[in-house]
Amino acid sequence: MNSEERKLYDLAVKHLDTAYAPYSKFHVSAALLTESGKITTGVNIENAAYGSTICAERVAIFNYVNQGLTSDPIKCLLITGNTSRPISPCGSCRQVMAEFMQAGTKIILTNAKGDYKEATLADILPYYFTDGDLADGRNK
Ligand SMILES: O=c1ccn([C@H]2C[C@H](O)[C@@H](CO)O2)c(=O)[nH]1
Ligand SMILES: [Zn+2]
Repeated sequence: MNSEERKLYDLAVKHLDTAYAPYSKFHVSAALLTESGKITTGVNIENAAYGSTICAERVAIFNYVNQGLTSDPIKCLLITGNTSRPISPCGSCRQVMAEFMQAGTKIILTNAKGDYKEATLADILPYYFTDGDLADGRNK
């Protein structure tokens, strides 16, 4: 990890306790860096109606959208949890990543004890569906 990625990591670990996860007791935290140096963060937020839960990764990405940053490309997304191996995002989050990131955008999977693995969006979600596919297959 370089120094700006290390900053994302420290921030994500710092925010792990903020996760609202009374049901799973599984805390996840994510931090996102834009090309111009802006950072957004997210933690998982659960609900008594379990299906209304949202993951940390999507909260960080939705914060990025909500702050009007979509013209400032995402450079890197880092995820952390109290797992023994670097945590890996769920399928729904991967598809949301595909909406707002490029194939080569860096994704750093980490855990709170400092293990990490670097990947790109294309590594973790090959053959992903995009708006281009939607335009291509739409009824004329
Ligand atoms: O990558 C992941 C995996 C799981 N979770 C959350 C969803 C739920 O609150 C809890 C257990 O699945 O962890 C995330 O936020 N990100
Ligand atoms: Zn997810």
